[in-house]
Amino acid sequence: MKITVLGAGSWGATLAALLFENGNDVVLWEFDKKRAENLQSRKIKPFAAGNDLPKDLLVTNSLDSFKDSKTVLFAVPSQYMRSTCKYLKDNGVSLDGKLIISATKGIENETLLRMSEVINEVFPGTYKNIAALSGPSHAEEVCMKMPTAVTSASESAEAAEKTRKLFMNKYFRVYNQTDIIGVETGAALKNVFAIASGIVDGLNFGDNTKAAIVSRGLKELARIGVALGGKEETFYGLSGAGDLMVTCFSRHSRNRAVGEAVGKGKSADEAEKSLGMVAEGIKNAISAYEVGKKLKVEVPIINEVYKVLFKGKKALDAVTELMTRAPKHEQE
Ligand SMILES: NC(=O)c1ccc[n+]([C@@H]2O[C@H](COP(=O)([O-])OP(=O)(O)OC[C@H]3O[C@@H](n4cnc5c(N)ncnc54)[C@H](O)[C@@H]3O)[C@@H](O)[C@H]2O)c1
Ligand SMILES: O=P(O)(O)OC[C@H](O)CO
Repeated sequence: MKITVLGAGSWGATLAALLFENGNDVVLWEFDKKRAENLQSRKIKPFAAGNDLPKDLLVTNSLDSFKDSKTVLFAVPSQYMRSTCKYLKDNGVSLDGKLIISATKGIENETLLRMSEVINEVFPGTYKNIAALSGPSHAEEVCMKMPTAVTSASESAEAAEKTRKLFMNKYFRVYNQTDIIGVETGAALKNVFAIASGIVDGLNFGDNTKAAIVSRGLKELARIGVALGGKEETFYGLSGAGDLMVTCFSRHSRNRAVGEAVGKGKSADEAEKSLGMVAEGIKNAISAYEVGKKLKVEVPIINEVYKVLFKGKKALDAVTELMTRAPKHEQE
């Protein structure tokens, strides 16, 4: 099967290598020509773990591979999903009849659309062919072939199943399901709670505080997800609770790291610049805050993260605010 993977960052490169090793003909497309050349000549490595791409995996900035690719995998950061789709369309690429997989985690600012909805807006009529691949999966561990389980979700059970078959191997276990709304919403929102969890680390609070963020964060995530049309059970699975846990606790998480820097007093901007990689939770905190407001859903942690990142609120004041809210029943 010929597959084009868009985005040669950590995740795109990791998934391209996995698909290649699963026996597919894979082309890895990178928007930055210089980076594409350096990756193709193997001058630079895409993985934090220090291993290299398979020898015969082609990295390119050209769109030639699209014509005969039956599958297209998006692994670009969410803020570039629309511009990447438009670039493809403007250059005559059609996604008609192709299996489209999105491994990108995010909700677009302003439109508040999920990634599959953004793809479908630029390429109308493709929604049924889109599957979201998501779950607790840090590139640093997948590229070292550490056992990992994720989920493949599409409105079309056939697209979810085709996606599962492409990726599944002895270290990458893929479940499938049809709740793409729940899976994409969980993927985007967990990053905001990972920032909150990092803030807890930056403030030198302990495991109790972090567990409170994870469990009350899961509640907020499920409230928004259900209001958007997702199924509650999805939020307690791999793409919800699973990804929330890994991102809030992992030493690899960029979102947690950004939160830690903010907890130590850096601004969101400074924290992101010093990271040098994408932390989706920063931009997604805006979307999460706006979605909560629009749907009139109670999301106190999201609201406080938003205020700390964008309104100059002190991290410690945000924690105090959360702890001293009016008492309430846990299940409300
Ligand atoms: N890294 C992980 O462990 C991991 C795991 C699961 C999901 N994801 C998701 O995958 C997506 C990509 O993350 P990543 O870790 O690969 O990011 P990254 O920071 O490693 O790479 C960013 C990529 O974006 C590209 N890029 C920069 N500007 C661009 C533009 N204007 N247009 C198109 N591409 C541009 C860069 O060239 C690079 O290829 C995110 O949504 C992330 O949440 C990442
Ligand atoms: O490193 P993070 O925080 O972007 O998280 C990466 C993945 O989403 C973990 O599943």
